[in-house]
Amino acid sequence: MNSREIIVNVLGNVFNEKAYSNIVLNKTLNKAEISAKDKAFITEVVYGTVKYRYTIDVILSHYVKKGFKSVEPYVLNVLRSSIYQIRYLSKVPDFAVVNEAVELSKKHSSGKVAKFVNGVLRNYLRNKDEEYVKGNIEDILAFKYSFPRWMVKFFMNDFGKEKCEIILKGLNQVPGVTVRVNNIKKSYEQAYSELSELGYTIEEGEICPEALRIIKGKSIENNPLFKEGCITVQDESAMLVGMVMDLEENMTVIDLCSAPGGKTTHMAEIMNNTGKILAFDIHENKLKLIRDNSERLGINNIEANTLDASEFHEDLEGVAHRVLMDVPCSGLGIIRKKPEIKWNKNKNELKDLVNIQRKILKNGSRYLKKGGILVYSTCTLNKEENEKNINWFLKENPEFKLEKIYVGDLDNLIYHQEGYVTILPNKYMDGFFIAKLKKS
Ligand SMILES: C[S@@+](CC[C@H](N)C(=O)[O-])C[C@H]1O[C@@H](n2cnc3c(N)ncnc32)[C@H](O)[C@@H]1O
Repeated sequence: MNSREIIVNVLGNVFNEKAYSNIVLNKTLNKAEISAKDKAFITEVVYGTVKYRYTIDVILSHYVKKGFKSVEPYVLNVLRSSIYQIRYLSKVPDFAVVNEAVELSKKHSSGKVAKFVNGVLRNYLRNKDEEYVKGNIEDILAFKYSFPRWMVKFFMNDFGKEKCEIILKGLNQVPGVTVRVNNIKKSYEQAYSELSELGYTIEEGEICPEALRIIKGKSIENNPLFKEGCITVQDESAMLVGMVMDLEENMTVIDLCSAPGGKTTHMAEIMNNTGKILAFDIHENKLKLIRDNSERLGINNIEANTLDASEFHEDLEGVAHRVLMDVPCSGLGIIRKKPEIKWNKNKNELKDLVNIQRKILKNGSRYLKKGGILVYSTCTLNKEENEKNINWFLKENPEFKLEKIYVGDLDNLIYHQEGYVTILPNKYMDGFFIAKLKKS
């Protein structure tokens, strides 16, 4: 299979079978015997086509006169990935993109279909600069940043026009890589100089003292510092969660939704591998990831077990100094890394999540000792799942009070007067929400 065939097959999995792009890509590329350069090209075109699907489909609808249902799904994805390359990539000449698409359609389908593909792409090439969308601001932003209209409207309602555009732009950024230095195994300064010696271009993170940004360098998973457990790949927004928990050595901490363990292991590192972290997740198969990560990092204060956090577990009542609820959410803040979220979510699904998040809040809060701290976090930008859940909880539980979070000044941090923080997405940070509550 050549690169173009791989691209169209992966797109078929993502668009037609709702697969996650990162998982299918990793699986496919690990099996394929192709060069690193081809792997990079496939990755770029797959992520790009998923990300810009809305814009691409608006364009295609001008040239596929009989509607998308008249086109085989495989051929539709040939067209989508070709329009992506023509519109957003400069490295492949337009004529080569068209030729490849025609050949692929001929091989997969027929000469007639190949002729149709040729016609559509050449038509687009003649009209590349046409104004494809006129209309209201939501239509224009949806086309410009390639988001479904409902999502644009949704961000616009919650954040206003200016912030909505910042969010859309941020969610389209190619995510940079940030790692967290494991203080149990190595000092920050040591990790910094060793990574530099290994040829990585790095810089310090924005806020979190253990964060290091990889600007340039080889894949981090094969790096000796990673293998020895001195660093972990983690977004800086996620690192802020551990930072605001006011952790101390020898505490008992409950992490209710913990897999794959990014925040659990961070907390263990901050606690210097002392005390006890009871890490739970509803999915047994994901617990292995926490255990594997702990072993790599030299951590032995984490006990990982299965548990449904939406139910009350009497044996945990009042045992913890700290409770973390990094709840399952709609993930609108991590579209940079999972662009298919643009197409796989709908408004109703967002509502269903609120119910489970409230159950987790209500039950999980009972595991806290008096004077303890509860942190609630999501990687989404939906007020129903964030502020409104916290406000609901406070009304029902007057013994809890919000603590003000302050981690530093950055353009993308919105500190609400109530005390919680919303993080807007940009190149280095996912969209996130964190609230910190103290039990009196
Ligand atoms: C946002 S992820 C957690 C990420 C994790 N805290 C980290 O930093 O690596 C949410 C997790 O909640 C788990 N989950 C979903 N429903 C749950 C429930 N009812 N009880 C416990 N865990 C649940 C999911 O399996 C998923 O691993």
